[in-house]
Amino acid sequence: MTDAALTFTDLTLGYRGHAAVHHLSATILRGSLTAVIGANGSGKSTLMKGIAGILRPLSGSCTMQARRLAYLPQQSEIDRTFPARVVDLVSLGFWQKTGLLGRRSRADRDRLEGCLEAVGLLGFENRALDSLSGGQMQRALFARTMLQDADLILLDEPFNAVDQRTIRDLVDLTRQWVTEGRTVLCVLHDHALVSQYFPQTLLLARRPVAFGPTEMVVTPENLRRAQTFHEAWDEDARWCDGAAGARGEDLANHGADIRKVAARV
Ligand SMILES: Nc1ncnc2c1ncn2[C@@H]1O[C@H](COP(=O)(O)OP(=O)(O)OP(=O)(O)O)[C@@H](O)[C@H]1O
Repeated sequence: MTDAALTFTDLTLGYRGHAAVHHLSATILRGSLTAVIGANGSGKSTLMKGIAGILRPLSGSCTMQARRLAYLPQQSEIDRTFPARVVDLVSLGFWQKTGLLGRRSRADRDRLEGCLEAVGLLGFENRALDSLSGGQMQRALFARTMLQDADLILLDEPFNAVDQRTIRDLVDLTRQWVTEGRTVLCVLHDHALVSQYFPQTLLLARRPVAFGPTEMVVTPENLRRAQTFHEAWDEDARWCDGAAGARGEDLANHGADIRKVAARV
């Protein structure tokens, strides 16, 4: 399928043999904006790590048709005590193009400045990372993501602990990336934000509960189902063992639903 940016085929991801995301089959189209939602521990970050290639599938596959990928992890996974400045962090966005020690041309420096300006951080170049507020740090991470010029962008809870104005600015920037033809997957918890700005949504509860147009996914019934499945999950169960058997029929049925909806979006 030529317009696919990502294809999940019966993808199962996890840690030390325990699945955290089960049997995901879906197609993410090029130039789409997808929210990934679900309760704490439902597998959202695990899926991002699987797409980014940090985690290898336990089974199934994740095929990426994108040329270049940018991954913005949760802030909690970023060490801000490292003695670096804003410009050092943002310049990491050049890494795929020129390597860490590559020479920066005048055009590169202009691009870096343009990215800082786009996130409202011009003048912050020499500020130490540990002196930034949470919102400023998030803006810096968006500038780095922008500099990467990726066609597939993964954002893991980018709006956590960020004020309304910054959320609006960063959502606008994200939507701009989509109008440029980039594909964005964004993990978030704020369902109102999802309904307002994200055309399609993947709802996870370790297994996929629903995927498709947001108004069909973010419904009280689906959210209730996601909660029930999530709470019922046995943390220590091995993946796809007998304990999961009772849920096998549901998994298969929902997989079919997902493929049907995916074909429409
Ligand atoms: N490195 C790891 N080793 C073992 N188990 C892990 C690891 N990382 C995550 N898990 C487990 O995998 C499951 C899914 O975690 P994940 O971080 O993907 O959830 P999440 O939906 O992103 O949650 P949150 O909303 O809290 O960020 C959880 O049960 C978690 O404890």
